[in-house]
Amino acid sequence: MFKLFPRWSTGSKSAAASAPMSASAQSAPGMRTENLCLFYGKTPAFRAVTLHFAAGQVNAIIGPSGCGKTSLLNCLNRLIELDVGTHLAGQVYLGEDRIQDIPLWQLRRRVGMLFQRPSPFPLSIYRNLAFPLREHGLRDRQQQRRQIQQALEDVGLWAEVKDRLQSPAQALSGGQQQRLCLARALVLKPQVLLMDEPCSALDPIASEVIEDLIRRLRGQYTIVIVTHNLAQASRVADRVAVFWQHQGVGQLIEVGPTQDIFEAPQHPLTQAYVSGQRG
Ligand SMILES: Nc1ncnc2c1ncn2[C@@H]1O[C@H](COP(=O)(O)OP(=O)(O)OP(=O)(O)O)[C@@H](O)[C@H]1O
Repeated sequence: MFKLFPRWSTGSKSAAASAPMSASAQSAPGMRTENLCLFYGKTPAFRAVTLHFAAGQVNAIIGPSGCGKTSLLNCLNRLIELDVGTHLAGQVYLGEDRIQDIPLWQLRRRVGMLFQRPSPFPLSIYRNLAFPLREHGLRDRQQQRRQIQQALEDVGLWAEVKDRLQSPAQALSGGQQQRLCLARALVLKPQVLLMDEPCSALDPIASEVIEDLIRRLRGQYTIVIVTHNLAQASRVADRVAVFWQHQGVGQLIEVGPTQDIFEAPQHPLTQAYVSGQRG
């Protein structure tokens, strides 16, 4: 039997079972980093990132390849710790709490993640969503069913799969699989959703469906999305952070409301990047 969340199981299972499953939309906290630096071994990936991800908003991270966008995203739920030899300095806060002080199982429940490639478990559609619920201590079958239906409805998948919930998830189309993965994150009722290039493996129509969902989820979750697609960032984001690599090290060069970043950027490199002259 494969073990899915080997590092999640630190902390108390009984506490997981008794913790409230839901966080109300209005209470979704923001996240922020304070002077965050990441090293892979001795090599710095990014340096001195102080950045606020506004509560309930869609926060995009853009910038050329290699400037540390994915690495930063992976710091926000401590996934980065799975990379041997990484070293972090500085702090990350979820609301007022330092993420290091939040039990890992709770952090992973509060901060969900959607990856670049759809990654359903080799299980049925239904069990893809039941599995994380059980892992997080929800064993009541009726409540599981309710939450699973709700999550599938939230991603617009319920009508498409309700008659084949026991079919293998991997038989779904790529776009459906990505929506299933989003439902798998939502079923745990997180407060924050991290998305790493969530449309890059999808065709334009499936991408549009995901973008629509991101817009619909705005307000209910704090969303942080890494994207190479500048048009997508301008369509979905409320705020945009621009990263750049300086002497091989990623840096935050500008952050602001989406319109300002695309129409009146302050930093010359942002101007060059959004106009397509650089990057
Ligand atoms: N596991 C790792 N071990 C060592 N170095 C890494 C690792 N992951 C990323 N890096 C390095 O860290 C830097 C930032 O990489 P990262 O993938 O975070 O950038 P990115 O902006 O997301 O790039 P892309 O847009 O191409 O995905 C790069 O120099 C990369 O080679």
